[in-house]
Amino acid sequence: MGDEDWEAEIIKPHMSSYVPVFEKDRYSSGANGDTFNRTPASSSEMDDGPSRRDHFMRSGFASGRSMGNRGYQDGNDSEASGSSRRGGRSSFRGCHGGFGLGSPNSEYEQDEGTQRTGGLFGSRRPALSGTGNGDTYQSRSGSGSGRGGYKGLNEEVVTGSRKNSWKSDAEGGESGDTQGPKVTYIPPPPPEDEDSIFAHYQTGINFDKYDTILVEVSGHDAPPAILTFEEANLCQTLNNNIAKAGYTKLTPVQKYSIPIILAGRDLMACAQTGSGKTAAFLLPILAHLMRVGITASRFKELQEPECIIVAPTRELINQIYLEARKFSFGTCVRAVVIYGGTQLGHSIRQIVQGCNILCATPGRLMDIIGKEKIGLKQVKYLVLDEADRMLDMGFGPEMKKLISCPGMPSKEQRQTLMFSATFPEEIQRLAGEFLKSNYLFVAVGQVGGACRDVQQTILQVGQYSKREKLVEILQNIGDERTMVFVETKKKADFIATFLCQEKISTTSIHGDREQREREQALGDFRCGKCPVLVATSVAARGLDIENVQHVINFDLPSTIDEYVHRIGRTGRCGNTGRAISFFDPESDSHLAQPLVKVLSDAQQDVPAWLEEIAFSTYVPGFSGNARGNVFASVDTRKNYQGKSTLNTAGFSSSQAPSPVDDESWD
Ligand SMILES: Nc1ncnc2c1ncn2[C@@H]1O[C@H](COP(=O)(O)OP(=O)(O)OP(=O)(O)O)[C@@H](O)[C@H]1O
Repeated sequence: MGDEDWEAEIIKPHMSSYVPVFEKDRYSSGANGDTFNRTPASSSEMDDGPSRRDHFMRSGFASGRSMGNRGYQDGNDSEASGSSRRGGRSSFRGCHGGFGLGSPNSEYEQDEGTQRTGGLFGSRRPALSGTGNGDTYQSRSGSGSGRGGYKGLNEEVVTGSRKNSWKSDAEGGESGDTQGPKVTYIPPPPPEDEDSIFAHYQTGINFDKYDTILVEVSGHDAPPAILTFEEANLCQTLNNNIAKAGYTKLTPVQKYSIPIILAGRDLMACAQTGSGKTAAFLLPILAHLMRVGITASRFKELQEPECIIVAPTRELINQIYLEARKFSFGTCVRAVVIYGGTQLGHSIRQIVQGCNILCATPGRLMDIIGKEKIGLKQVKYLVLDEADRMLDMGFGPEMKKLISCPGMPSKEQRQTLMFSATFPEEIQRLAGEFLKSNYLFVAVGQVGGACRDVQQTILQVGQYSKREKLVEILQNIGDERTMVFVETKKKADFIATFLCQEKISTTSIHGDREQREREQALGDFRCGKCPVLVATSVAARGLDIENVQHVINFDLPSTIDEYVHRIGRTGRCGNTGRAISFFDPESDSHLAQPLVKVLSDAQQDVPAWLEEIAFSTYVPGFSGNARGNVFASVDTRKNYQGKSTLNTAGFSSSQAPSPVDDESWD
C-alpha cells in the first residue's frame, strides 16, 4: 500500500473503511512469537489529538472522539535489546494490539473502581491481547465518543463528567462505568541507591551562555536575584544534595525564582526549555519546609501535604517526583507521586505512608481528594508545571475545582507558582484567578521562544514524501537518540511499525498505550535500547532525557507553542541539539508566520520559501515583538502597566512597577 492511500486516510474523514495493510509476514514470522493484529480503522480516528485551536473552538468538554487502533505486538523484550538501528532484525516495542470502541482516554485518570476499558455505549470489545515472552498486552485503544471525554493536547484527559462538583468525580461521577478490567498496573519502585538517585547528565558547552540571556521581572517589589547557591542560604543537607546532583551554578530562572519564592511571593515564570525550571521551584520550597521545621510525615489515613505539584502528563510528574526525591534526600520531607493509568490502591498506599510533597496528575489528584485520603488544609505551595497547559481548556476546569475544594487555602493563604516555557496571553489572564494580584512575572529570554541551543531546520516535504525523507534522515543520524513527533496516536503506531520494517529500532509513546507500555517505551528509549521514539504530543513537554540529539517533527503540531516544547526535548541544559521539521504547505501554512518569528528570534536561518509562505498568509497584527494572538511576548499585565525591569541573568533586578488589580485584566 502506498503512502498516498494511507495518508489520505489520515486526512480524509470520509474514507472510513480504509484499512492500512501491513506486511504481516515481516512481523509475525519471527521466531519469538511476535503477534500482529490488524483491525479496521474508523473515520474518526483521524482526529485523535485535537489541537489547542480545536479546544478553544469547541469550548466544551463533550468532544471525545473515537480512535480505533490496530496494532501488532512484539512481546519479546530480549529481541528489542539485541537489535540495533541498522542491522539485525528490527524491533518495535510500540504498538499494542487491539481495537475497541469506547474507552475514552479520560479513564486514564479515573479511580481504581471506575477505571475501565470501554465506553458509554457498552461496546467494550474485549481487547486483543498477545503474548510475547509471557507478557500480555491489552489494548485500550479506541476512544469512544461517549461520555464526553476531553482529550487534551498531551492526551492526559479530563472527563466532562468531572465538571460539576469536586467530589462527584471520584464518588459518583464515573460510577456508571463499571465494565471492563480494573487498572492493576503498579509501577516498579525507582532505584533506592544513592548513585541512581543522584544520577545526572553533564551540562553542555553552552551552559555558561545562559548568563547572557536577558531576564525581565515584572511586578511590584521583586527581591533581588541571587548569583550563587550560597546566597540562597539553604540548609546543609540541601546544599549537599545540590552538589551531589552536579549543580555548581544557578541557571537564570533559578537565580530569579529562588529568592522570589523564598520571599513568599507568587510567581509566574517563563524560561526556555531545559533551563532548570524544576529545581527553580523545588529548591526554595524544600528550603522553606526545612526552615519552618517540618515534622516527619507518618502513616495516617488522611495525609495533609504542605505542597502539591501538578503536571499534565504522567511521565512528567514522575520525573518531577524523582527530582523532589533527589533534593529531599536525607531530610524528613517525603515526596509522593500519583498518576493515572496505575492502580488507585497503589497511589493510596503511597500516600498514607506519609506525604509532604504530593506530585500528581490532575485526574488522579481529584480522585484521591474525593476519597478523602488527602486533606488540603496544610497546603502552603501549589505548583503548576507546564502551567499554560494546566490552565487551558484541557485541565483548567480541573484546576479550578482543585482551588475551590473544601479546605484548600485561598490564594491569599497559599503560595502559587507557575512555570512554563510558553505562556499565551489568554492563559496568563486565566492565571490571575489562581495568583495573588501582586504576583511576579519572570521572563527569561523571549517568552515562548525556542532554546537557542537547538539548531532548527525546516524542510518543505509534502505528505507523500515524508516517510522516505524520515528514513533517509534516520539512516544518516545513525544511533543517536531521536524523537519523532507525529500528530496522531494512530500515526505514531504506523510510523513506528514502518521504521521497524526499515530495520530501525523504534518504540512509541502515546495516549492509547497502557501505562506500563508507556513507561517501558520511555525506559527503552532512555537507555538507548531503542534509539528512536515516535511520540505524539504526550511527550512534547517537560521530559528530560539524556542525550536526545535530534527531534524530528514528522508532522508539525498545530500551535507554535507546541513546536517550541517539542524541539525543547533536545538542546537541554547547555547541550546542543538539532530539530528538523517537515513543513507541508498544504497543511502547515498557518504556522509559517510564527515559525519565521521563532526561527529569527533564535537566530536560525529562515528559508526563503518559508518567508514567502509567511508573507502570503500574513495576518495583520502579527509582527515584531507583538506576537499577535499566537503567543505572548510579555507579562500581559504590562499592557496595562507600562514598564518593567530588564536584566541579564547575572544582575539583580531593580524596582518594579506597581501591580494592577486582578479586575483590570481578569
Ligand atoms: N543549576 C543547574 N546545574 C546543572 N544542571 C541543572 C541545573 N538546573 C537544572 N539542571 C538540569 O538541567 C536539566 C533540565 O532541567 P529541567 O528539566 O528542570 O528543565 P525545564 O526548564 O523544566 O525544561 P522544560 O521546559 O522542558 O520542562 C535537568 O537534567 C536538570 O537536572
